[in-house]
Parts: sequence; C-alpha cells; structure tokens
Amino acid sequence: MVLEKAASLTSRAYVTFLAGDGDYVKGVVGLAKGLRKVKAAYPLVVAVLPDVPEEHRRMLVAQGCVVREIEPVYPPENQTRFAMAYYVINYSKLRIWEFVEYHKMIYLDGDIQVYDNIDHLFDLPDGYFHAVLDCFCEQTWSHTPQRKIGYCQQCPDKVRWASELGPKPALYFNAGMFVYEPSLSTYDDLLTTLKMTPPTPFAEQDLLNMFFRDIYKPIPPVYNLVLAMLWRHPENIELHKVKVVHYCAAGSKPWRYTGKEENMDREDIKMLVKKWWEIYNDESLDYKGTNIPIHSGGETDKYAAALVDVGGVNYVFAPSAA
Ligand SMILES: O=c1ccn([C@@H]2O[C@H](COP(=O)(O)OP(=O)(O)O[C@H]3O[C@H](CO)[C@H](O)[C@H](O)[C@H]3O)[C@@H](O)[C@H]2O)c(=O)[nH]1
Ligand SMILES: O[C@H]1[C@H](O)[C@@H](O)[C@H](O)[C@@H](O)[C@H]1O
Ligand SMILES: [Mn+2]
Repeated sequence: MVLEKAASLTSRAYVTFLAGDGDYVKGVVGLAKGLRKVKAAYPLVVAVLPDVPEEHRRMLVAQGCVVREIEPVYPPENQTRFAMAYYVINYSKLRIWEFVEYHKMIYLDGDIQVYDNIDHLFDLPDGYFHAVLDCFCEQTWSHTPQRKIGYCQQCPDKVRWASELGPKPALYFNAGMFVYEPSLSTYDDLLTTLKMTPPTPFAEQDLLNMFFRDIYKPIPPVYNLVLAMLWRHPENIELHKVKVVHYCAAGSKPWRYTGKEENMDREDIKMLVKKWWEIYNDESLDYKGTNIPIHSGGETDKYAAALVDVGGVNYVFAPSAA
C-alpha cells in the first residue's frame, strides 16, 4: 500500500482529449508519433468521450496510447455564443483532473505537435498552473474589449489598457497546453465553479483562467506556439527554437489544410504543416510494442517493474509514448 502510494506520487503522463467520430483522431495519432519521435519518457493518455468510435480507439491503442473513456461535462444552460460552436464539448476536458493515478500531467490539444522533448516541464514546481500566454489579436477575440481597443498582453505597451474599461485584465493563458496536477478536490471545485458560472465564448479556457488566476505561472511561448503569433507578434518568436506548435489558427489544422484561408499561404505556415505531415506519415514512428491498455507512467513503470519482481504489488504496464 505504501509502495503503491509512493509509485503514484511520482507518476507522470501526457494527456490529450478526443471527442466525436471526425478527423481529430488524426491529430492525436500525429501527436502520439511526435512524442515518440522526441523520445518522450512518459505515455500519452487519451481522454475519449463515449462518442469516439471503437475503430478510432483501436487506432490509438495501436499507436501506444492509453485510452481512457470519460463522461461528458456540460455547462449550465445559457444563451452564450461560443467563439466556435463546438467549444461546448471542451468542458469535458475538466475530467482530466480525475486522473489521480498520475501525480503530474501535461495536457496537449489534439491539434498540437511536439517538435522537441519537453519532459523537463514535469519538473516545474508543484502547486502552480503552468501555461503559455495567449494572444488577443485574432478575429475569435472580437467579442472582447481587449480586441476592440487593440490591447494584447503580448505587447502591452503598444496599445495601453484603457482604465475607463476597468482594471487591467489578469494574465490569460491558452488552454491548449498546460502542466497541472490531477486532484479530486480540485476537480470537485472546478465543477462547483462551473455550475455557478455562466458559460463564456472561450468555454473551459475562460473557466480555467478564472479558476487558476492566483497560481498561474506563464511559461515561454516556445511551449505552445499559437500560430497567430507568427503574424501578430513576430518579434516575440524565434521559430527555430519553438518546441510545441499549436495549429489553432483558422484554417491551420494540418489534416484539413487547403492553404486558402487568410494567412495560410505564408511560407512559415506551409513549412509547419509539411513538418506535421512528415511525422504523421513516418511509418518508422509507428508504435511497435505490445499493448496492455492499463495505465502507469514513465519512471514509475521502471519502479513498478522492480516491485513486481519482488512480488506483492499487482501492476500492469502501459506502453510509454517513447
Ligand atoms: O470535434 C472535435 C473538436 C475538438 N476536439 C478536441 O478538443 C481540442 C480543442 O479544440 P481545438 O483544438 O479545435 O480548439 P482551439 O485550439 O481552437 O481552442 C482553444 O480554446 C478552446 C476553448 O474551448 C480549448 O480551450 C482548446 O483547448 C484551446 O486550444 C482539440 O484539439 C481536440 O483535442 C475533438 O477531439 N474533436
Ligand atoms: O482558444 C483560442 C483559439 O485557439 C483561437 O484560435 C485563438 O485565436 C485564441 O487566441 C485562443 O485563445
Ligand atoms: Mn487546439
């Protein structure tokens, strides 16, 4: 029992979220292969909603992912217009706080690719919420006073915050990537807060920003390049140093890319889309282990393996994403 607890305290995993029977599964397959390419030491857990078809789950397990079904989480009834209608399903992401068999996790959207190893982020201090600052300049922000006056936290001195609008907004992160610690009490608090809070255009991203405001610590933009940064704030980005790319700009999802939407004909975008496809199509990155779809993680696997040798602890191993 004590040993089990010790193991669970050190376990780590990447986690992503998958909903529906559409093409986001391609994003998750690409992500699993990308993590393997950079030799990530920890597995990729995929939190799937019940509407993800069996065939897609099998594809993910075949790619070495740990598939975990989650129940949907719905926001309270409200007339809000989400920035994208489908953002409503993203509240279900909150379920990842229930994955308490892991001590620490790195959440990555399915439209993210990892081009460099980021395992070191698991060593960031506990007790905080680490994520990258968002940019307020795209059309999706048109409902906000920030966008109306042209204020962006990426260049807070270019257009200063207008005090007539009230206090300066708190730092705001993009919720496509973050480092967090699962916790049942945090999960309960998140759900209680959700029930009391009318939904807003960026759905759970707004909720998480409000909820973790006091413990939020920004990490550098190389850990979640929101593509619009390339044309909105090029002075803040050194593209060759970027480790994690988030294909979130309108028209940029690699598996749907046509190049026709605004900004999508840029050379840097074409290069990033090509890089994504190279990983997705690289058969040498396909998972080659044996799948036992029950989870554990990284260093803990090795530790647990030792425990099994001595006997006494009934562990089953999951493949690492690496
Ligand atoms: O049909 C879908 C739609 C979304 N997703 C999952 O949900 C994630 C979020 O959707 P997008 O990546 O399309 O959303 P954006 O990057 O445009 O949105 C940002 O704002 C959202 C507000 O809800 C979330 O916080 C999201 O994580 C954050 O990156 C996807 O990556 C994917 O993992 C699916 O599985 N199927
Ligand atoms: O979640 C949203 C989304 O990813 C948008 O595409 C982007 O413009 C925003 O900055 C972000 O907050
Ligand atoms: Mn995304």
